[in-house]
Amino acid sequence: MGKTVAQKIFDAHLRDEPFPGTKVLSLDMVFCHEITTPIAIDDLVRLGKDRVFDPNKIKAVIDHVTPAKDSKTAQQGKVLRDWARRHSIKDFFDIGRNGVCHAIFPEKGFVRPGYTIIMGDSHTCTHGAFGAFAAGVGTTDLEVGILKGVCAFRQPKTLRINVNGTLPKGVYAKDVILHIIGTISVNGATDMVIEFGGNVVENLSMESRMTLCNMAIEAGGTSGICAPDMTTVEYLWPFIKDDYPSKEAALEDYKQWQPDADAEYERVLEIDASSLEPMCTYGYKPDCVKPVSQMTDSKIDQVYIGSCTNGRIEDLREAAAVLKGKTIADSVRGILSPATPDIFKQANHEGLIDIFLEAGFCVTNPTCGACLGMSNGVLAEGEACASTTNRNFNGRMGKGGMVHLMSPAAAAAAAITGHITDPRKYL
Ligand SMILES: CC(C)[C@H](C(=O)O)[C@@H](O)C(=O)O
Ligand code: SF4
Repeated sequence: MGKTVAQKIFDAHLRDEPFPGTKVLSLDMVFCHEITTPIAIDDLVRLGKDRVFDPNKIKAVIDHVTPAKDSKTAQQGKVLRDWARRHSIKDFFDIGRNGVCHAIFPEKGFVRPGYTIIMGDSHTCTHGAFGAFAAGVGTTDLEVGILKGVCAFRQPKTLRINVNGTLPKGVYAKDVILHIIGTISVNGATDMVIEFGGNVVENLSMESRMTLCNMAIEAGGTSGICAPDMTTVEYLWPFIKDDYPSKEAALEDYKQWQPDADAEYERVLEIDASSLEPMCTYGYKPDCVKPVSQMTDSKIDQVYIGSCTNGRIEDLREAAAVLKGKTIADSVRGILSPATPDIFKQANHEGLIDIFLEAGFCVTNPTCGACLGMSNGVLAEGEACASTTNRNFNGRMGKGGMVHLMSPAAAAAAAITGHITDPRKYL
C-alpha cells in the first residue's frame, strides 16, 4: 500500500516509537505567540530548564492582543519578548512588524513542504497548505518542543477530500470548507489529517489553500494538508531560490511529499464544487452551515474582515470588489484587520484601504483582536457579527453575541445591507 502525505512526513521525521502507534518526530519549526508560550516559558524557568533547542527553528509573534490592552496582556507580551531576546530568537515580531501568526509565518517563508511544525495554537493546521504536517499542541508538548525539538503524536489516519468541478462565481475556499464541515460535522475528521485534493484545490492560490487547511481543526482534524505543486514553489521562490537551480528542480524535490497513487485512506470524500453556493453558519458550532440565500433574514450589527482564515490580500480584494463605490448600512459597524503589515501595505498600494474607508469601515492594525473577542470589536449581548473568522462558539466574540462565519465577499455584502446577503448580487 502507498503512503499519504502525512505518512511520508511521519516516516521521514521518526525519532522514536516508545509505544506502538506513538511516534516521536523531530521538529523543523516551533511557532510561538504571546497567549500560550508564556505559560510554557514560566514553567521551563521554574524547572530550571530555560533553554531552547535551536533559536533559528523557533519563530515568535505577539499577535492576539496587540498593542496590549491591559496589564495582563502587557505582561504576556513582555514574557515572550524577554524570552526571545534572552535566547537570540531573531525572528520575533513585535508591534509595528507583527501580524496574525498563521499569516505572518508563511509570508516570511518559514513553512516548507515536508516540514513538521507545532505551535500552542489550534489553527496551526493552516500551514499544511504547503504540504507540511503542522499541528496545534498543549503546554507540555510545547515545552518539550522548545527544549528538545521533538513532539510525540499518535500516527493519524488520513481523510482524503477531493474537490472537483468549477467554483461558481461568488463561491470561495471558505464556502468549500464550510460546506465540508457542515457535511462531515465538527467530529468528522477527529484524529485524522485532512488531505485536500482534486482539480479545484490544484487551482487554488496558496492563500485559499491556507483558508481550507485553517479550518481542518473545526472538523476535529489534526491538520489539513495540500500536496505541494508549482503554486507552492512560486509562492516560496523568493525564499528558496538559492537552494535550487530552477523552479522545476524545486518542484522535483517537493514531489517526494505528494501522496502515492495507491495511498491508503481512512475515508475518501468527493465534493462537487460546481453545485456549491455561498455558505454561512447559523448556530454556535462550525458545522451549523446553510447557504447564505437561506439566511437573508438575519440582521447584522457588526462585520469583521480579518483573521488567520480570511485576512490575507486575496480576501481583502474579494471584499473590496463588493464594497467598491458603496457605503455600509448605518446600522452596521465595519471592522477590517489586515492580517499582516505587508498585507496592509499591499492593500493600501492597491487602493483597497481607501475602498474600505470610503465605505465606512474602521481599519485596525494587524492583530487577532476581535476574532477571539479579546479586543478591537467585542460584541454586546444580543448582537450578531458577519465574520470571516473560523469559530462561532457561543460568546466567541463577546458574551451573548452571535457569529456568522462566511467568506469576505459575503461579509462585505452583509455590511452593505445590514443583514446576511448573497454576495453574488454585487459581483
Ligand atoms: C489563544 C489560542 C490558544 C487560541 C487557539 O488555540 O486557537 C486562539 O488562537 C483561538 O483561535 O481561539
Ligand atoms: S486570528 Fe483568530 S483563530 Fe486565528 S490565531 Fe488569531 S485568534 Fe486564533
